Amino acid sequence: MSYVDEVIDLIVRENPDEPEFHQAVKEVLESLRVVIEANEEQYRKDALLERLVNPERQFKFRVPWVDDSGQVHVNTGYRVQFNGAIGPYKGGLRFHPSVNVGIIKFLGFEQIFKNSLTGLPIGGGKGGSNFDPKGKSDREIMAFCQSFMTELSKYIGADTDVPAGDIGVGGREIGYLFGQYKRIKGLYEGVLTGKGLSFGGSLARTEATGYGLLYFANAMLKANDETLEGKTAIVSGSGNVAIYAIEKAIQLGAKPVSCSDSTGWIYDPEGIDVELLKEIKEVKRERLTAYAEARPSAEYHDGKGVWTVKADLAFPCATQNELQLEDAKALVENGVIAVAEGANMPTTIEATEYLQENGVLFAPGKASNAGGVATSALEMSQNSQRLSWTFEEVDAKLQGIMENIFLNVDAAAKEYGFDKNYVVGANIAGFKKVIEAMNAQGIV
Ligand SMILES: NC(=O)C1=CN([C@@H]2O[C@H](COP(=O)(O)OP(=O)(O)OC[C@H]3O[C@@H](n4cnc5c(N)ncnc54)[C@H](OP(=O)(O)O)[C@@H]3O)[C@@H](O)[C@H]2O)C=CC1
Ligand SMILES: O=C(O)CCC(=O)C(=O)O
Repeated sequence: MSYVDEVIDLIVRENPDEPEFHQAVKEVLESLRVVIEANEEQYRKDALLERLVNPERQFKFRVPWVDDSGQVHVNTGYRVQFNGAIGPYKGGLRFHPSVNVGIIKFLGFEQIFKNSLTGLPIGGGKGGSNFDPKGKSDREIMAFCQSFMTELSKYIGADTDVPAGDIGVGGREIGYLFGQYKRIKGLYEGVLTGKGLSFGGSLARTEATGYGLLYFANAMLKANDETLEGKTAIVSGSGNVAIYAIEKAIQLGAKPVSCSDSTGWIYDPEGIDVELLKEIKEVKRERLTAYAEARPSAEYHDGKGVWTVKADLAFPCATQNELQLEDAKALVENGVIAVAEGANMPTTIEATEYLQENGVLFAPGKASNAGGVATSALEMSQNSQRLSWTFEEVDAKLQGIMENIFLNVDAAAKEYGFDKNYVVGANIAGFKKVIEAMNAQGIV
């Protein structure tokens, strides 16, 4: 049996209830076969892949908190410090009822390669809780965040592990988490990114993942003699990533016509009104039905359905495995030319393969959504320097980083004979830097 197959088997056997983690490991190792097979003897001897797929350490902890009626609740918190070969662990915190250790491990594993691709010194980690922020008052969110950080603060620090936001964790949560860290540790340091601008946050971090996605898509389209100009785009999600993907798509001349949340979706043939969407989602924290009520050109539909809308481009920006084989078939049928992932692993392996086999340009999230974490690393730099850069400076650096990621991914794909396969290119380019650092640091 090949080394790759052995390690995939091992991961499935040793972590039986973690399907998302299996999927992430399979996707990466399968596409690294060509590199691994060329070095199989040495990698086996060094147990390189076993070290790569096993987190350096992981924490699981109890998070008790009191709701507004005085009722005590207990949630579970996690932090997985996956790989610190190229820098302090870096990756977001997800608060969503679906969170379990397998989901945090898949996200932490993806983060290793994504962070490597940014070219910045950050290792891979991820954390979160099965806490559901929906419908909670600000006081309840604060109570939960303070309890979560009381435990998490034992394991993180500006030079060891620097969490940030992800699903269910935005500026409000990061503020409460930061306040509690400072109170417990007595340290005013860049221990979290995505902070508010009045306490060490970076301009453009809020916009960074969505903007970065469009910078990457633009570079990918240009390299294939295409452009964003005049293209219709379908976007899923209506959170941080989706909103700023829509905003940048409009700025670059495309017309996004959809967005979604966990209960339904919007089709707006006139193009999404991004200021209205921000008001509804970021300020009022309402459902998408409010968008359709305020916008005569928009249709609201219950359930899932954005991938059935005819468009040139598709940007999945909600959650894992939201774009499945039947969705990929609908996209191809409707003549989509490119899919770029804003979310982490939103496209199943079968759907990705179908899209690629049918000539659709496909940008994998670990490359195309790396702008968020890259800008987090820029926030860390500003915190260390005790400086704040302007929006234009950060945005220009973000654009440069995303274009550079595209060039590296494209070059790696070409070098190994997989021209235009950006999945293989991203995995190889991300992997090479991590293993070089791991090898240089001995057996650890
Ligand atoms: N924030 C960041 O900087 C980065 C985020 N990502 C990834 O991007 C994706 C979106 O994150 P972000 O925008 O920050 O999160 P938000 O919490 O801001 O928004 C998430 C969006 O996805 C929807 N959603 C979440 N879970 C589901 C589900 N199970 N089914 C359908 N819709 C769902 C939400 O709908 P509802 O409100 O109804 O729950 C919401 O519209 C995630 O995969 C995240 O890991 C990747 C890189 C960086
Ligand atoms: O900004 C960060 O540190 C993490 C962003 C994130 O969670 C991600 O890239 O998926």
